[in-house]
Amino acid sequence: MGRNNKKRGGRRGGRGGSRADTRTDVVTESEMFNQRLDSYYKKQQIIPDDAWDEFMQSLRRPLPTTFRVAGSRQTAKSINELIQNNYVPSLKDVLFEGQPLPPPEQLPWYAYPEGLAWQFNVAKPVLRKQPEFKKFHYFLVSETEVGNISRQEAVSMLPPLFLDVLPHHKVMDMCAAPGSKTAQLLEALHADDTVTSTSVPPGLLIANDSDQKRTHLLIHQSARLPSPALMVTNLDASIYPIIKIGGSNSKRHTNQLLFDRILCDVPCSGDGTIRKNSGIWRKWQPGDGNGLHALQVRILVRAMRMVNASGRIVYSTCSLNPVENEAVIAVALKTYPEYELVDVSSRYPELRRCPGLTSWTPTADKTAETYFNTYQEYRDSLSSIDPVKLTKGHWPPSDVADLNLTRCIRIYPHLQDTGGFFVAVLQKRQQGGPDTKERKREAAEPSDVPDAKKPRLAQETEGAIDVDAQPVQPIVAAEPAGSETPEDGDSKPISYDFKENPYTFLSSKDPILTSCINRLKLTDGFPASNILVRNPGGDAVRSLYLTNDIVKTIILNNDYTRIRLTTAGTKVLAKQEAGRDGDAQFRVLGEGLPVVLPYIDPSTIMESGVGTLRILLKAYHPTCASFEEPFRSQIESKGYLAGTYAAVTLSHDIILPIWKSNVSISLMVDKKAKSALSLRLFGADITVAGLAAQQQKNAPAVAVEEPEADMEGDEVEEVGASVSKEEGGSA
Ligand SMILES: C[S@@+](CC[C@H](N)C(=O)[O-])C[C@H]1O[C@@H](n2cnc3c(N)ncnc32)[C@H](O)[C@@H]1O
Repeated sequence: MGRNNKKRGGRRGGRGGSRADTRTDVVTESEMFNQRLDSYYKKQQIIPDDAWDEFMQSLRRPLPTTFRVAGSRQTAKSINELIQNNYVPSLKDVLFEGQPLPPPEQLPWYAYPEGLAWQFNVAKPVLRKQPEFKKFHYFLVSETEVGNISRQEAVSMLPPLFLDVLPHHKVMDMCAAPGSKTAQLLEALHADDTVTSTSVPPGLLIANDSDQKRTHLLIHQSARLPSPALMVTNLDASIYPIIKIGGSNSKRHTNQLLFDRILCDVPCSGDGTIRKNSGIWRKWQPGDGNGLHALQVRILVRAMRMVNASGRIVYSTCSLNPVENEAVIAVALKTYPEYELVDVSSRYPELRRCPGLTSWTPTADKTAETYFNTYQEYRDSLSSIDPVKLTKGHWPPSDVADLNLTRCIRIYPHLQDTGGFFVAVLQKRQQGGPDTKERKREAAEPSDVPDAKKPRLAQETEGAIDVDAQPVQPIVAAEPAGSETPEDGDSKPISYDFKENPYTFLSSKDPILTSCINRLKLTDGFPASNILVRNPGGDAVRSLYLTNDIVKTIILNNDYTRIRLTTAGTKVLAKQEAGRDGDAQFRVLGEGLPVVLPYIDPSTIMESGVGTLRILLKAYHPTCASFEEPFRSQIESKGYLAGTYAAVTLSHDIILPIWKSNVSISLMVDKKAKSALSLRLFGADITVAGLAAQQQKNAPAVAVEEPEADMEGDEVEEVGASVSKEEGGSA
């Protein structure tokens, strides 16, 4: 690629707020060179000499747009078919300014769930101007807004795939925000969902992030797949406290919750994202990765103490730097030798990858000119006043060959036109591996476990973690002094700036809840004892949340302020003020309906034709007189509208909540969901909001509402800790 002076906007560099935060940077293509990066990675020999130029050129090319069809498996399947059968054919043989445009393609390696990941490579002006692509773009944006499509970098889809989550698994996502991988994990937990209803998985997903603002972004993202099995916590993952689960009424008999699956998608320098964060070109220096190594080790080592005997951990970064990758894995394996790297070379055969490195040479020199072959050499070079910046763990250990580091996966941009990425899969040796006494004890009696904020160290072991010798953690979310989480359940709760409302489970005999269940005609199986409220008084005032059993057990056995529990379960019912009888009534929320649907009395569901749905979409509160008989009189005792709508674009099973007042009937789903439904069913946005937008912008009838976001800027960024969609960032 020729280096012209075209400007490319750098968005963010560094995952999770590393020091290479380059949000405001704009670099010209001629500036896409960094001597330090060049010498450092040449020295590490990450790429064979004959592929170096191809690798460097690929780093300078913009990244193709990739997205994943998300949501429950059945819905995803029909949306995917829609793309495949409807949009892709219309995007073949399309010309723009005389040039042919490539249609979207499925990512060949994203085999399961089959073919749900896509990539296309057309420039923004094409999406805005070429009519077929413009229509496709509107469709993508609209489905993204309701959570059926997730804009996600191709390589970022990998870690959840390797984690192999099943609906009964207890899963922890240690560094989860903004939540693109959390969404994938949730989808796997909800593999048994149907098109219209959400299953209540027996398993659990705790999504954690140390950055409070980003935790809220995480909640917003995961609301797209409402789950009674989700908890969000806001803690430093490297000192994640023990979660207790109850065995009996007595606190003394609680056990530690051990996880089946843990994802450590750790904060990193993020140089693998250089294709979209071009500011990294200017700022990159080896200190970024060096400084993150300690925190990365601590997070992984903490995960190793929280997984059960047959459990699995996936460690990932979007960095190419061995100090953040293989070096971290090596320290962790030496700290807990009962773990091994899993050979995943036969998984996803279409995925082009390189093996992990077995040798690398760190530098403490900002200019990346001086290297030391061993830690000792480095120590000897320091004058007595120089601070020690690097640890032994930055270097490969002497027995590196025994660690099977080649089982790690390195993805380079030139292999299949993606970002750069690193993945390692770890599990305990199945037989004959050493087992530590403290692990057995940890599983059995949590209150005896050594202080979790300082994992038991094997300081005498070469390369094993030595927390005290690590450099200061550069980006741990600032916790107020003294905010350590006590291990002892009897200690007083510490809540500092944690201002969340308490979590109170209603009695299943609670009069408001009982009346709500009766009015809504929910069936006997409705899990009333798993309904919780979030307000200081613990009453059914406004919103009712549903959790599954394990989430309930965790809430009952842990101080929510100690685990900084930010949300749990999913909101299913909300109070509708000024009901028809003058008193407030609870109604099922649009987003809660899939969860409640299995408990809804079928007599309250009314089949309707597409004409009725059209009327409901076209006006906010169409009058009763707008509807034909017998619908008008039959709707009196119904609360939901159902139909299999063989519409313009796909055959679609739908059940929607409705609300009838004395004079009107309304569809109780939000504006964006209405627009997406309209676009999907009628090929146009016929909603009030859509028509208003059309009038305002004089847009073509096909896609009346000019979407606020676009697929270029719509990806929820995994990098940078501080900008969220809500804050108006270009995420
Ligand atoms: C690479 S991003 C995670 C991306 C996320 N897994 C996804 O797929 O959307 C790293 C995250 O780690 C968080 N983080 C940084 N230090 C942390 C710590 N000590 N404990 C937990 N999270 C941390 C950052 O706030 C950031 O959200």
